[in-house]
Amino acid sequence: MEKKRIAGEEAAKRIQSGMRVGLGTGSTAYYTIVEVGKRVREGLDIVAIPTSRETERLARELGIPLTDFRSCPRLDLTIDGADAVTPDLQLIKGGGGALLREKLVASISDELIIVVDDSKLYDSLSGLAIPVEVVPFAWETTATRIEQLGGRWKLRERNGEAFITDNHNFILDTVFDEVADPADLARRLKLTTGVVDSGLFIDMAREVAVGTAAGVEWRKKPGV
Ligand SMILES: O=C[C@H](O)[C@H](O)[C@H](O)COP(=O)(O)O
Repeated sequence: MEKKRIAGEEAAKRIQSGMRVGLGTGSTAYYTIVEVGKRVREGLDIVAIPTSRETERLARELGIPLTDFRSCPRLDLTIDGADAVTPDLQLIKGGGGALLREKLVASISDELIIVVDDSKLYDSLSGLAIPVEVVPFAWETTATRIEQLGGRWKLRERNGEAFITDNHNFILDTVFDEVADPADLARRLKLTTGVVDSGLFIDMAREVAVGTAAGVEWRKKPGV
């Protein structure tokens, strides 16, 4: 938790008054949001869009002013967590099921900063769980199509029932043994009828704050 806390808090320092900010979801982004709430009470003047109902609840509790996509079609910065980060900053997200709103918010952000602890760093995405959000209608057919792409899958459950996302969809937790080209896999998943989106975030993050036992290390996208 300490590593997540230092990463989350360090990234929050990038937020300045006047910014329009995307607020991520999960146990690491939580620390960013709490820090933002503290700074708002001290006078930080921002508006924010949350990436999940859970984050929206937390932001409201903390008194962070919220806005919406119509009033605020672009954001300056989004800070969010991730389940896996490669050396070239390709990501897996959606461990908490928030991937679709997270991707929508990241897609309108000039900058996406990711906050993780060092357990999330991987050399490649091969063999890791990739959440895929699918519409409930004919989800078994969608799952078969994912198998045809080479993935194994498991329907995510909570308390013995299918897990339902904030957008009223299901999550298939998929595993592809060999992910040589994450961008290609993301494209193939996206083109699969029944798939809403995948937790593969390709070329979206520019910087990652990694919490380690020695402090926070910043990783930048190679060439940026
Ligand atoms: O759906 C959830 C999000 O993508 C989270 O940002 C991701 O799962 C990382 O969460 P945590 O910081 O709790 O490990």
